Amino acid sequence: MKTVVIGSGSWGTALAQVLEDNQRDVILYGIEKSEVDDINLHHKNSKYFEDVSINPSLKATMDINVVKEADVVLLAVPTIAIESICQQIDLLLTKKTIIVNVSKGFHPTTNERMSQVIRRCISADHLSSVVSLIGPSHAEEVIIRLLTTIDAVSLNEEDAIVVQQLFSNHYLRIYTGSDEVGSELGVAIKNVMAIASGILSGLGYQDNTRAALITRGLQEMIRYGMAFGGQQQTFMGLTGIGDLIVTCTSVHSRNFSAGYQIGKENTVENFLKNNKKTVEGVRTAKIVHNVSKANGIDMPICEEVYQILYEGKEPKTCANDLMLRELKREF
Ligand SMILES: NC(=O)C1=CN([C@@H]2O[C@H](COP(=O)(O)OP(=O)(O)OC[C@H]3O[C@@H](n4cnc5c(N)ncnc54)[C@H](O)[C@@H]3O)[C@@H](O)[C@H]2O)C=CC1
Ligand SMILES: O=C(CO)COP(=O)(O)O
Repeated sequence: MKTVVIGSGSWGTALAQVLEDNQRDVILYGIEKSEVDDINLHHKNSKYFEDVSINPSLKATMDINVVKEADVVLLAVPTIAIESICQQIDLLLTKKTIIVNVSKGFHPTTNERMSQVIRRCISADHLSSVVSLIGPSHAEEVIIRLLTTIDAVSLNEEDAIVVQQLFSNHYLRIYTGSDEVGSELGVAIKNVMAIASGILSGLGYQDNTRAALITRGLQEMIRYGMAFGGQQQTFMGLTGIGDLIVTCTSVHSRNFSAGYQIGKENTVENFLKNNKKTVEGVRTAKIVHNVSKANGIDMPICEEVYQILYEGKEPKTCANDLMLRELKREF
C-alpha cells in the first residue's frame, strides 16, 4: 500500500512518521521548501517541533506527481486548502484511492463538511472512499510517540479497517466508526469550545469554569450534531468528548492558546492582527453562527465566541452574559 501524506505541517509530519515507524511505504509531500529540506537533511521539522528528531527514514518531496501511484492519500492541510488540493490531485490520480481526511472544520463558503468537499472534488473513478482519521491528538505528542487513540470514520467499513490497520501501533490505537456526520461535526465544533475555554482561562477563571464549559459545550455539540443526523453516542466518544477535553485543556492547542490571548487582553484585536497559525475554530465559529441561526439551533457558547471574534464584543461581558441568561433545567 503506497501512502502519500499531503502537508508537511505539524499533523502531516507526525502521521507520516507513524507510517514510517510502521514500516509502510510512505512519502510526505510539502509546498514549503524549508520544511521539506529540514525533514530530508536534518530529520527535523523545527518550525513545528523544536528539538525533536524524527524517524530518519521518513522522506519528503515537493513533487506532487507522487500521488499518481498512491493507494492512500492523506490530506493534512488546513480546511481552507482542502478543495484546491483535491482538484489538483484529481488530475493526477490513476486509480481508486482511499482519501484520508484529518482536517477539522468546514469549507469556508459552502459550509460543507470535509468528507463532502472531498467527494465533490475527487471524481468517482479516483475515489474508493473518504476516511476521516480524527480524535484527540496533538501532533506535538504523537511526534514523540506518546499514547494516543483516535477514530477512522467512514461510510465504507472496509476502507476504515484498512486505515485502522495501516496506522495502528503500540503508541497509536485506531478505532473504526461510521457516524461521519456526528464525528466530523464534533471535531469541528470542539475548536470553538477550545477558543472559549482559552478565553475563560485568560480571564482568570479556573477549574469549575472549565468543567462547566466542557459539559455545557458538549450539550451544544450534541444539539447541533443531532440536528444534522449525527448520533448522540458519537459525542460520548473520541471525536466528541475526547477531542473536546484534549483541546479545551491543553497548551498545545492553537485554538485554546488563541482564546487565552484574547481573554488575557480582553480583546480580539491583537490576535486578529498578528496570528499566523492554523486556528480552525475562528472560521468555524462564523459558520456555526450562520448555520445555527438559519436552523434555529440554540448555541449560546458558540454565539458568544462569534460575538467576540466578529463583532468585537468584550470577553468579560460575554462570560457575564452567559451566566445571566434565563435560568432553566439542565436536561
Ligand atoms: N496539529 C495537530 O495537532 C492536529 C491538527 N489537526 C488538523 O489538521 C489540519 C492541518 O493542520 P496542521 O498540520 O496542524 O497545520 P499546520 O499549520 O501545522 O500545517 C499546515 C501545512 O499545510 C501546508 N499547506 C497549506 N496549503 C497547502 C496546499 N495547498 N498544498 C499542500 N500543502 C499545503 C502548509 O504549508 C503547512 O505545511 C487542520 O485542520 C487541523 O485542525 C487535527 C488533529 C491534530
Ligand atoms: O485537533 C487538535 C487536537 O485533537 C489540534 O488542536 P488545535 O488545532 O487547537 O491545535
